[in-house]
Amino acid sequence: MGQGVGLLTQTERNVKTYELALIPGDGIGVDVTSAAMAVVETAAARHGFGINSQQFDWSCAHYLETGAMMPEDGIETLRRFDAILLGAVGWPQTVPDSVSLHGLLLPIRKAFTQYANIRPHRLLPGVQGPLKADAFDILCIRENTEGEYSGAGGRVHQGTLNEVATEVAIFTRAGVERILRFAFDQARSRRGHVTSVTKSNAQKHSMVFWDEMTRLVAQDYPDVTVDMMHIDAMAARMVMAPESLDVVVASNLFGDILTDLGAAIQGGLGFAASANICPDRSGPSMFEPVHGSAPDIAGKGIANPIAAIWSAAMMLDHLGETAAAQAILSAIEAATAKGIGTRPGSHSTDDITTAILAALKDNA
Ligand SMILES: NC(=O)c1ccc[n+]([C@@H]2O[C@H](COP(=O)([O-])OP(=O)(O)OC[C@H]3O[C@@H](n4cnc5c(N)ncnc54)[C@H](O)[C@@H]3O)[C@@H](O)[C@H]2O)c1
Ligand SMILES: O=C(O)[C@H](O)[C@@H](O)C(=O)O
Ligand SMILES: [K+]
Ligand SMILES: [Mn+2]
Repeated sequence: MGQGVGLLTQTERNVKTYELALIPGDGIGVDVTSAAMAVVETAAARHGFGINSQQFDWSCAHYLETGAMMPEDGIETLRRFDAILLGAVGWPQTVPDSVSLHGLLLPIRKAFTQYANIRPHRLLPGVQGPLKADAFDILCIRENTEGEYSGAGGRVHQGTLNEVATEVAIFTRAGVERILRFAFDQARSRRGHVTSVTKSNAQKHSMVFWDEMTRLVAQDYPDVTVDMMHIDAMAARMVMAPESLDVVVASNLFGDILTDLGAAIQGGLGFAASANICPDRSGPSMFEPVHGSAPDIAGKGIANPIAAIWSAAMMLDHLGETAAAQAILSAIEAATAKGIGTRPGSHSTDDITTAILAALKDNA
């Protein structure tokens, strides 16, 4: 009150402002989140909302300095944010991947019940995939909190000839039912078909249960068609007939593997976006590209930022900024339609980001 407008913060001017936790992580995670933030900030300015971001340097470098991927109260620190934007976690040269994944990424997904990992696979204009088929549009819904990633198990008699290691996949009724319902709900707003990925021929407990739950949940969605497919056949189908798929729902590990395959058929990991969604919004959701830290190209300035920028668009959509989200997607499409970023190494991270920013400014 009584101050010049120029001195007022966005909050004081009543601009809706989102609190964003930014975790660039390791390797190319740093480059692609910086690109995504530039795009988000431009979209925010043009669409009349604010982004108040706080950066956390939680990473493998942080582990080497402190002995932990994130501080003990890291989860509590993140809880107050509206969303989390993450790059990638992992630097196997210095920290074992099992340590980095279980020290940062997986605890966030689990603690905030981000049980639905949404991963779209389609070809952007101008991108030539490796397949003849180009008309596919797949939405993979990966279970993101339990299953093969539960972390249950152990090792005994380590280093002896009697050594035993177990990794117990945990499938709960609540966990399986909610991810299936989430997938069927998604299908309702798309082409009305769900493919449930199984392996109930070999996994006679967990996957037989998964199939039973699929049939049960399907009864509540008479308007959605469903088929069940074993993971091995599914891998082949994604290559041979991707256009036959709409929504694909899979357990944590099956979904992890299938979405790198999905990334491959859409032209590469540089195009594969993802959202770790907490559907009841009891905690923040997290947005990150499907890819990892890519040590082989880290520091070279050639990582494709499109997957991260698309993930940021999914974030704005989740926050209710649908026009800004759509504008970002259109800007990505305008850039790729001109051949920017469509082939590995054809353009630098900065070139691609600049082209998307320019398209965003043209269109908005
Ligand atoms: N969600 C995550 O944070 C996440 C995901 C996958 C892997 N990881 C971790 O990342 C590290 C490296 O894993 P990886 O090599 O198995 O998988 P990766 O996804 O990092 O890389 C696989 C291949 O894809 C290429 N690639 C990935 N993203 C790219 C991009 N944006 N532009 C151009 N090329 C790209 C890489 O150069 C590499 O050749 C490991 O520590 C792993 O645990 C983390
Ligand atoms: O979930 C995983 O396995 C890893 O974080 C990464 O491979 C991913 O797909 O997110
Ligand atoms: K990632
Ligand atoms: Mn993966």
